[in-house]
Amino acid sequence: MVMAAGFPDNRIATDLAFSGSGLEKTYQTGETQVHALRGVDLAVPRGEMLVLLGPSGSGKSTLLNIIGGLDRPTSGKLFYRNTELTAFDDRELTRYRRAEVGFIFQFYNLIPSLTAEENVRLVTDIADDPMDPAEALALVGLAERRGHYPAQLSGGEQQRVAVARAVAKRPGVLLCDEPTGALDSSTGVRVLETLERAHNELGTTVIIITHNVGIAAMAHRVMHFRDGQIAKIEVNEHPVEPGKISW
Ligand SMILES: Nc1ncnc2c1ncn2[C@@H]1O[C@H](COP(=O)(O)OP(=O)(O)OP(=O)(O)O)[C@@H](O)[C@H]1O
Repeated sequence: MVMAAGFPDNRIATDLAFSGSGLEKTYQTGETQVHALRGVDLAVPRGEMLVLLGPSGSGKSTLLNIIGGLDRPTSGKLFYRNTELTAFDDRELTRYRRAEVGFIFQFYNLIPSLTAEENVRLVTDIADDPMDPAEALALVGLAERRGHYPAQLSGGEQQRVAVARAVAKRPGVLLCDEPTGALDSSTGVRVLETLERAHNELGTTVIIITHNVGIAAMAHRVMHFRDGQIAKIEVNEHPVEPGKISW
């Protein structure tokens, strides 16, 4: 059984999306060493909505990248469900990423020469059990805009296409690094609503990095990072709907 500080109840390890212990990440650049993670233990229940908060440079993106199989820790162990990610070779890590992880970044990274639907189809064409791209776009409220190119869509709409692209393969986990960082409050709320909808309808575990304390209100739990460590974990007994958040 894996337990960790702040773990909300007594669910057993098989109900965990992620469990990690002693995660450290050291970047060596020339003579300089940066300790981005300094011994992180974590347990993330399946289906949780988790927010990571903390000052710039505190290690949030480093952890998210390790969770998403984009990077490896210098030491420590990380499990996805019952499988040890830190024992994977590069091919296994790529397979894990393709099958299980949807990424959403601050900038939408859509391909400008493809329509919204074609952008989503890029992912569904190589997924095992994908949604129809039109269904994924309907989930984010953009069914009618599926033939539009990114330049014909607002920033918030483009981010919703990015959410559709991320959820269309029915990933086990959605990892979001500043998903509303480039958006104003009301547009950002619509993006958060689409994330919550994907979370509710697909049961996806969602981890969101943000600098925006207001967004933490929609999470089940909030992990506060400081100097490469989890400084504090808050449990939200009553997460609020994104529509009630503003900044
Ligand atoms: N590839 C890299 N090479 C060297 N140092 C790095 C690298 N990536 C991150 N770092 C350093 O590791 C530390 C943690 O960075 P990280 O991006 O995880 O922080 P963060 O909390 O996500 O910050 P932000 O909120 O600004 O995105 C920082 O000091 C950063 O400069």
